Amino acid sequence: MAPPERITVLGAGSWGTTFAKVLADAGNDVVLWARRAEVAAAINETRRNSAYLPDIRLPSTLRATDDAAEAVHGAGAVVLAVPSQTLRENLAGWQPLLPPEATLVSLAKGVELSTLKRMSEVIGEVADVPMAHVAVVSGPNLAKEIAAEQPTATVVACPDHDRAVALQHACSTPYFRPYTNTDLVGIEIAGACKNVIALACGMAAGLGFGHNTMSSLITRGLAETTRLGVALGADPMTFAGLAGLGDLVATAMSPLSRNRTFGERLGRGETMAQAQEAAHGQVSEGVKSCSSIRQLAARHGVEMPITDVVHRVCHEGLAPAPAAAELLGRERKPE
Ligand SMILES: NC(=O)c1ccc[n+]([C@@H]2O[C@H](COP(=O)([O-])OP(=O)(O)OC[C@H]3O[C@@H](n4cnc5c(N)ncnc54)[C@H](O)[C@@H]3O)[C@@H](O)[C@H]2O)c1
Ligand SMILES: O=P(O)(O)OC[C@H](O)CO
Repeated sequence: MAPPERITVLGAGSWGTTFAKVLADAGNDVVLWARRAEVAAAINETRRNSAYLPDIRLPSTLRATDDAAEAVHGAGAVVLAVPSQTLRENLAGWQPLLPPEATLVSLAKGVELSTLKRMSEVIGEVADVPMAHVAVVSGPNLAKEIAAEQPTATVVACPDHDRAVALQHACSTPYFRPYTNTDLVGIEIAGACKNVIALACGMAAGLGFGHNTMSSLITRGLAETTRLGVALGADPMTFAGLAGLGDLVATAMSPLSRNRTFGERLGRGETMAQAQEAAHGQVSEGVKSCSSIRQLAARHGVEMPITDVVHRVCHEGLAPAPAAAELLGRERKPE
C-alpha cells in the first residue's frame, strides 16, 4: 500500500485547524503551520487548539509547526487557510518554498480589495503556477460543526478535473462529503458574496425582523450574486449548489457565522468598532469584501443593491434601519 500523502495546511485558525483534522481523519499525513510557536507547541503537546476549538481533540496524525519551510517540504497539496486580504502577503513569503507540482488549495472566501481579484487569481499570480494547479474548497462549512464531526457536504473546485478528484479523495471522511466542480469563478464568487448577504441578514435579525425578511434577503442576495457570477463567466447552476445556496443559507441563518453575528451587532445599534472588538480578531470577510465586490459589480455594470447598502452601513455611516427601508423602497420590477 502507498504511504499516506503529505498535505500541509498553512494557517491554524478555525477553518485551517478544522480542515487539517478532516485531512488527518481521511488518512493523510498532515502538517499544520501556525503563526505563533506556542500555538504549534500546544497542538503537539495537548492535541488542542484552545484559542479556536477548545473542545476538540485533534488526531495524533496531525503535527503542528511554526516553521513554514519544514511544513511544506514534500507536500503533495498545500492548503492556504489565511484571511483573503492577507493571502497575497502570506503567499509571497511562502512562494519560494512551495513544491512545484503541489496543488495549491484556497479555503478563503473573499475578493481582494486592492485588485478586485478572486483568491485563485491571487494564488496563480503570486505562486506563478498554472491555474490547473489551483483548487478551492467551499460550501456550507461552519468550522465548529465540522470539527464536531457533524455530517456536512462541500465542493472541491479545480479547472483540472483529475486534481479535483484527487483532492476529493484526500478530504473524504464519514462526516465530510466533497463533490467536485470545475467552475472556479462561480464557486469563489458565491463564497465571497454569501458573507455580505449574511451581514445583511444579521442586520435584519438585529433590527428584530423574522424569517420572511431573512428569506427575502437570501433569495434576492442569491439573485444579485448570480448576476455578478454570470457576468464574470460562471455557470449559473453553480449558484443553486452547495457553494451557492447551500453556503448562503448556512451562513445567513447560523449564530456560529462570524459574518451573520457581526451584522446582528450592527443591527442592534453597536458601532463598527464595538462589533470588531467582539469578534476577538476572528475574520468577518464580508466587512471588507462588500467594498471589493461592489467595485467589481460596478466594473461589470451589475446591479447589487444589497451589497451596496451593506458597504454603506459598514463604511459610510448608513444606519441599518434606513438601509432596510431603502431596499424596500426601490423601483418596483418583475422578479
Ligand atoms: N471558520 C469557518 O467556519 C470557515 C469556513 C469556511 C471558510 N472559511 C474561510 O477561511 C478563511 C480563514 O478563516 P478562519 O475561520 O480560519 O479565520 P481565523 O480568523 O479563525 O484564522 C485566520 C488564521 O490566519 C492566520 N494568519 C496568518 N497571517 C495572518 C495575517 N497577516 N493576518 C491575520 N491572520 C493571519 C491567523 O493566525 C489565523 O490562524 C477565511 O477566508 C474564511 O472566510 C472559514
Ligand atoms: O463564520 P463565517 O461567517 O466566516 O462563515 C464560515 C463559513 O464560510 C461558512 O461556510
